[in-house]
Amino acid sequence: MTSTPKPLEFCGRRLGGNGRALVCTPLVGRSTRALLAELASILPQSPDLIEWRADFFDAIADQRQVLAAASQLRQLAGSVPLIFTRRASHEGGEPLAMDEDSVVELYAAICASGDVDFVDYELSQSEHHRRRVRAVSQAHGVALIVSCHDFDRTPASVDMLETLARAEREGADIAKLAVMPRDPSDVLRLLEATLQAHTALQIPVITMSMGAMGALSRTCGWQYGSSVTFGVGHRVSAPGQIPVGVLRSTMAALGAAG
Ligand SMILES: O=C1C[C@@](O)(C(=O)O)C[C@@H](O)[C@@H]1O
Repeated sequence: MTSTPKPLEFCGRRLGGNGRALVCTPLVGRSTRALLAELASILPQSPDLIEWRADFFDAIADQRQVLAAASQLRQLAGSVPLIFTRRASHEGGEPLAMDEDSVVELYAAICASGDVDFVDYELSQSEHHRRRVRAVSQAHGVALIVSCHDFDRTPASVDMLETLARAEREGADIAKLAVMPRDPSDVLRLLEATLQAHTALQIPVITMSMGAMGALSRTCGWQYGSSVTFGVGHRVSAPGQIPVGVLRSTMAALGAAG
């Protein structure tokens, strides 16, 4: 058994698989201008991936503006892969005045645009919506991250493993789980569930224990098989995120320990 994180495979590319976690930096700008400025300030930190948290975008209900912003982000990001995420408010995202049918149609348009490499959609959504997102992402060669967030607690270990396994059964290319610790042993349980899922599943897993207590998992989760860690470039998108440079140097120190 090895805990080397699995690489991400998308659009004929392969990212990671070199023993460390890939570093993903979120963008949380409310306007296209703010997003582009944020991206420009983040790129010199050489993130491996960029996540556009589109639930922060004021014009998210205007498909035309979302597609125009995605196209500009794509151009500026160059070859750095982009993840498109509308995080639902019941999983810690910004509240939106949009129904889920419209959100899913936005996912269809963004997948068809060719401007993003990954989309992230929640396991908690209805089967009908999840199937549609799976179908449109597959049709356009966009990799699907199926995610689950619990901002209140760390579920039982068997349930965390089952959540990641269910994401795989339901067609995810990558399974993601973010949970909140209430005591330090919760962080250890998340890491253990990560190792079990990494071993049991075919697809890559991404996990994190959130908040200050869980920050440890963001630096060493890769040693338990988590393929990606989220680091702050400009502003955090979830509690406990660490600056990209600190993440990188901590991972390097852990990796170099002899
Ligand atoms: O799912 C995740 C993970 C995350 O919640 C974190 O805790 O780093 C940050 C989100 O932006 C991302 O979509």
